[in-house]
Amino acid sequence: MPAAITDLFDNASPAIGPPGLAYAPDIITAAEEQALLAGLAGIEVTPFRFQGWLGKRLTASFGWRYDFDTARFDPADPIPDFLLPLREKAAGFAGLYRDDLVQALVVRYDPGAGIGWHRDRPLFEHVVGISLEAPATLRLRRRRERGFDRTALPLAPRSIYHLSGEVRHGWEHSIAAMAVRRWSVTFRSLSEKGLAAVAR
Ligand SMILES: O=C(O)CCC(=O)C(=O)O
Ligand SMILES: [Fe+2]
Repeated sequence: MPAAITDLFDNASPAIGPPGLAYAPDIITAAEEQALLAGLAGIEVTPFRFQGWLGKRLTASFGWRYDFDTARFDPADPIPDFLLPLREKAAGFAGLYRDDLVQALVVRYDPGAGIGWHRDRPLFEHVVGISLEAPATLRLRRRRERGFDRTALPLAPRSIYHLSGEVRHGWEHSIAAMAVRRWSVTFRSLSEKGLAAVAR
């Protein structure tokens, strides 16, 4: 394990390992990564939109789409077949049923693109992310009375992380812009709120 991850989960310093954060390298092989990248190259990704702004990162939603421009939550195209084995692995890693992971978000970060501090929308519950092509750093912070608690998780290509519980609800995360292209595939389950929204 890289030192930073060992530190994050070092029992001697539990304060810096937010509960609910899990990580594993090499969830897929290099050959599987290449096959996924070939599949992703055939997907139409469009600039993330937020209240009239166009973000630098390019995204595609499957299963369900949350539109940040309109705050609407709508059905989207089904998760493509070539992503289903990856969803199976994500569910196994997170201890979920594969059918719980009803959304797949594909993100392409070209050089200079990142994602700012945020919590994922409350319509979602579990967040399981796989990194492809290049490494990145998942930064985490939690507001304190003064300032923030901070930590960071290096994300190797072909690795997986799971955000649940405290780290998912009580902490924000972000990814700094990088110099090289990275892809991520994030699978999410619905929260009680999300399940109620889709039942309407
Ligand atoms: O690229 C990633 O791994 C993180 C994406 C993310 O945080 C999000 O889309 O909410
Ligand atoms: Fe996120």
